[in-house]
Amino acid sequence: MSTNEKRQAGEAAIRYVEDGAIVGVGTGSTVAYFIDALADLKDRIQGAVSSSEQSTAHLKRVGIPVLDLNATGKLTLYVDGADECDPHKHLIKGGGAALTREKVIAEASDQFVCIIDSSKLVNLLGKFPLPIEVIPMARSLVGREIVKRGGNPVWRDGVVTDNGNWVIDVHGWQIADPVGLENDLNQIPGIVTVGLFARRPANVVLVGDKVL
Ligand SMILES: O=C(CO)[C@H](O)[C@H](O)COP(=O)(O)O
Repeated sequence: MSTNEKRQAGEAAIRYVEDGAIVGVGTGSTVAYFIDALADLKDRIQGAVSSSEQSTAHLKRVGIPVLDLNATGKLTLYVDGADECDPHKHLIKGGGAALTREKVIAEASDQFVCIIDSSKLVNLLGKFPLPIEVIPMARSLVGREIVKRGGNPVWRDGVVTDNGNWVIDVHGWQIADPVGLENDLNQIPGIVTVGLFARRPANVVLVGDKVL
């Protein structure tokens, strides 16, 4: 993990911000560098749509207006980090438990710029345990469905998402078909969000200040 590359990526993403934009903002330590850099442009943008209470607090602290996605409609740009990124720009996200709002904003945005350090690059997704947000009553049901598919589900005990739900981290999967797995898991009742961003991958990946 390189803090320097995270900072470089967060600052490099500023190039994608256009005057007058409403910017979708993700969550995490890399995004924190982006928010700090965005603060310098705050008079040139309309505001941000935030993916978590954590990012909302940071945005407000630096004086960037936080807007409601229902009011803004479609966004031109979403900037967020990731836990893993494969050569097709498919991602694992949700290490910070913000995956649901992150996926909603990614889906609502024309361009998803993903900011990472080089430790996040992999050939095959799955070494980082796959986060899945579930409604609390479905935790055991979803766990059994994951075991049927060869995964080892571990409840992130004590973590409650911004949406009042729980997170299961799935260990032991080597994800050769991310789109297929995402579609399959999306059919299981009680799953709110799968932390695979494959149906809607990133458009641009910044590894430090390098464009992938
Ligand atoms: O998906 C996320 C939060 O839910 C983050 O983007 C991911 O965990 C990466 O975080 P960081 O930039 O701190 O390494």
